[in-house]
This record gives sequence, structure tokens and C-alpha cells, in this order.
Amino acid sequence: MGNFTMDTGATPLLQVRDASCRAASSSTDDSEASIFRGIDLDVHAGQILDLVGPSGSGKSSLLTCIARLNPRANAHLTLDGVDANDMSVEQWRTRVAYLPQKSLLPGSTVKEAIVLPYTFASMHGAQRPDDQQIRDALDAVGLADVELTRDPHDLSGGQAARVSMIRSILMFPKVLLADEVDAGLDDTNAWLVGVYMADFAHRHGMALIRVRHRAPDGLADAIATLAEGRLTVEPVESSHAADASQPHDTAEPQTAQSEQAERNAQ
Ligand SMILES: Nc1ncnc2c1ncn2[C@@H]1O[C@H](COP(=O)(O)OP(=O)(O)OP(=O)(O)O)[C@@H](O)[C@H]1O
Repeated sequence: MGNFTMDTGATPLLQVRDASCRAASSSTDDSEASIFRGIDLDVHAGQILDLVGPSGSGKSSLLTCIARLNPRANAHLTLDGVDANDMSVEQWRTRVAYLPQKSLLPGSTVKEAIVLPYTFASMHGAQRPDDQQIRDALDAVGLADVELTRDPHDLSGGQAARVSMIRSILMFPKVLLADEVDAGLDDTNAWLVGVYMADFAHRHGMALIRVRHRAPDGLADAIATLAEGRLTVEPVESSHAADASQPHDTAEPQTAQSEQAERNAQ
């Protein structure tokens, strides 16, 4: 049994109870091994949790479980006190966004790839980001040289990962599950990405769970380790998370973005 609760006194934004996941098995008997079970997790609005652990320990599986994307996993999930079962899977995934390790950027331009989610029914009524908002976001994460008209298939892995992150974050999720978004980046760009996501989390009350293999960057409020099916947590006493906006010189969020955040929050 692993438990992780960031005890701030407030109601958690995301509650995970009794999460379990089994490994795939080709056998038809009951020999499917458990990757983890009995994991509880509470994360509050604006908090940043780093999820670490050995390769294969189940970090991605836990994130996809929380995103309701993992058929091998089960959990009782609530968001803002609303049971996941009272939302469609699409509604849940719009609010609890999973950013996969491998980026998938359909469309013929970077802009098309970023605004694509706005064609989804679950985003109906949401105002899509304009060119300037996309430009500002690209600039903030070290992609000043990437034009909005660039074919996304021509991007490097690290560039594509950042574009994919921007696409997820500009949908204003309440929870962002970022699976090794900084894995292929140099230290400077990894820091820019960390600061951009942390800044967004603080400004908009987004909870951020990051799977990372890099050294701690000081932005997390806590570091949770998943190993041998158990989750343990160490709060970070003096995280720089609250100062994340200091080295980050992006413009204030646009009014349209703030309005959209409110709409998505409903
Ligand atoms: N789609 C899948 N079908 C079957 N088994 C899977 C699937 N995805 C992952 N697994 C298995 O689940 C276990 C946990 O994998 P997972 O990717 O969650 O670990 P991880 O901690 O994220 O690893 P890494 O740090 O290497 O990315 C592994 O044994 C893996 O082989």
C-alpha cells in the first residue's frame, strides 16, 4: 500500500484511491503480476509532484491510470470532488491531460497541431489560442526559431516534445500528467520547460505531475517514488516552485486564456 497526501488542509483537486495495475500476460490463468496496487494520491491545485522510480516500476502506468487511458489499471478517481464515473472519459481527459513520452503531432503545421484539440467535442465552446498566444508559448520554451507554419514532422524529438506540451497546456487542463517531457532536452531547455509548466500551474491552479529521470530541478513541491509497487513521498521543503515566474519572462496570460480557464473549470 502506498499513500501520498499533500496535507494543506484544503480539499484535494485530484484524489486517487486504491489505484492498481497489472502487467500484461499472455497466459489465461490468474498469474498476471501486479505492477502496483492500493496506491492513494492527493494532489492540490497549483501543486507540483515529481514521480520518479526505476525503469519499469509503473510510473507511466500510474499516469495513464489517472488519465483513464489504461485498460490494465483501476482506481477510484475524483476531480474537485466529482467522481470520475460522473464524467465521460472525454470530459475527464480534457480536464486531466496526459502528455505522453512520445509526441504525436498530426496536422501540416505547428499551429494546426496545437489547435487540433479544439475540434474535439469535449472542447466545444472553448476559445482556441490565437497566433500570438502560441508564439509566446513557443518563445518561452526555447522554440523562438520554430515558425507556426513549420511542418511538425520536421521537428526534432525535443522540439516536438515541447510543442506537444504547449498543445496540452493551452487546453487549460486542471491536472497535467507530463511523462518525461524534458527527457530529450539539454539542461537549459529542460529548465525553460519546467519553469513554463510550473508558472502555468501557479497562475491557473493546475496540478502538475511530472515523471522525470533527470536530477531534481527544485520546482517540485514533493517527490514521489514508485518502486516495487509502492509509492513513497518526500516533501521538498524549500522548493523554488513559488519563484518559478522569476526567471520566466513570458507575457501575462491573455484575457481570452483566463476566460477559457474559467470555462474549462466548469
Ligand atoms: N501497454 C502495455 N501493455 C502491457 N504491459 C505494459 C504496457 N505498458 C507498460 N507495460 C508494462 O508495465 C510495466 C510498467 O511500465 P511503465 O511504462 O509504466 O514503467 P515506467 O516506470 O514508466 O518505466 P520507464 O521509466 O522506463 O518509462 C512494465 O513491466 C511494462 O512492460
